Amino acid sequence: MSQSQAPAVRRTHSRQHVASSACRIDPHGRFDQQIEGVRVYIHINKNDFSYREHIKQEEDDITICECKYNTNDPDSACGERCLNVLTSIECTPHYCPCSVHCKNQRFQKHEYAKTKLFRTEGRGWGLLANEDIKAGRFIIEYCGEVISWNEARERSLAYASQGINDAYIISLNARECIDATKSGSQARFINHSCEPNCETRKWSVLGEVRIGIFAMRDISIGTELTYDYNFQWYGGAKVHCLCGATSCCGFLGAKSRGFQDTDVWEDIDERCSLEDKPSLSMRPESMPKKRSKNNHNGPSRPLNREQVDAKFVAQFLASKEAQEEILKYEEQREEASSHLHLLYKDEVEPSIKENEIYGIDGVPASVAEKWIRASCMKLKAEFNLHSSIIRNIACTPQRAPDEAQPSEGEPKP
Ligand SMILES: C[S@@+](CC[C@H](N)C(=O)[O-])C[C@H]1O[C@@H](n2cnc3c(N)ncnc32)[C@H](O)[C@@H]1O
Repeated sequence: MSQSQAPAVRRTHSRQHVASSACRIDPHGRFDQQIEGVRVYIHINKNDFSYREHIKQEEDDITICECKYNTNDPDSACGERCLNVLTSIECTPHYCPCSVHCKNQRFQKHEYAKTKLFRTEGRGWGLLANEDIKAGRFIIEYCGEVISWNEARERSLAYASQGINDAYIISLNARECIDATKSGSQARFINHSCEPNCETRKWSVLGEVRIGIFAMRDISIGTELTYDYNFQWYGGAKVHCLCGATSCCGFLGAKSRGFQDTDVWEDIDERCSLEDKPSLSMRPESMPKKRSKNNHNGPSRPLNREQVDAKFVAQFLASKEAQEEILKYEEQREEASSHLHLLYKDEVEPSIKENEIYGIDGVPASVAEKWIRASCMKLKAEFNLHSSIIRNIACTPQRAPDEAQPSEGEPKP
């Protein structure tokens, strides 16, 4: 998940409620939150590291900002201009030059907005703002058990078989997830919306990455808090989204493949029902199901639904310049395409195999960046080719059908 990347959630099958409103303190000082009608969970306000030890931050790794506290300027103590704030790192107590005035320890000090649990219609429980919340404000930390991806995959199957209906697993980093199913903070109750008013952001706090829910805009008291689960959904298929937004995708995780199969890099713009496979894959080796009837001469080349046979089109144009322009863009598109293909084979696929993590979290950020850049180049080349074809078909004379055989040196149909 990137800075604002949404957490992944998984869904299992049936809902089970407990009818009690008591809280019970467990041996670790945590309490079982038993709100009437809410499945029992242990309420925690910092991540549970039972599966591995919390990172011990070395002194050399502590980043110290350059803020100086000025009584006349409250923002001077680690406000928006603080170097740590700008890089999403919380200041370390006793090291921050602003000492007790430091305002950049919101996760550590649990500086949450006031929120309230409420019963939604059809979406189980939800969380609402219990005060007016300004855009950008840190609302609450998404806390739970920090576990490996393999453990998360196993747990998600186990939860399904135990009839746990709601999905509370989110992606923390390339190796780990946060599971708030059995223990978590109230952030676990925030529902999905396709037009959310909140987003998740990752902050580095005392050496560990933590996930916070932040307001994307001003939120007035009484409004339900929501974020977009869609890019990483680790739940089951066919979960109808009831967010009610006009731009609703229809399903939770309509843009994600989650745990469901090993396909990665699907075109996330393709909105589809989870019952269908996305029809347009960004995996370079994925080939379209249909072959074009319009392949002539030379080896038959499978074409995407969106792919145009530029050489075939060019032969119908009477102008040599128009033909050359189209063929130049066609060459650039093929170069961009084969670059993307090689990048996948040489860097993306080996990273995924090595890390055994399917999805964007399986590759280092540098490879992901290369992939995005190469994908953009390919899209740009496709755009250039298509616009050249449209422009030339519209503006240059065309050959009569019986002249549509290119002469020597001209592209063959
Ligand atoms: C992280 S939990 C959110 C809290 C949950 N409503 C509860 O009662 O515990 C995620 C689950 O809430 C439900 N949910 C969240 N947003 C939804 C939406 N927009 N439409 C339908 N169900 C939703 C789904 O069952 C999903 O698995």
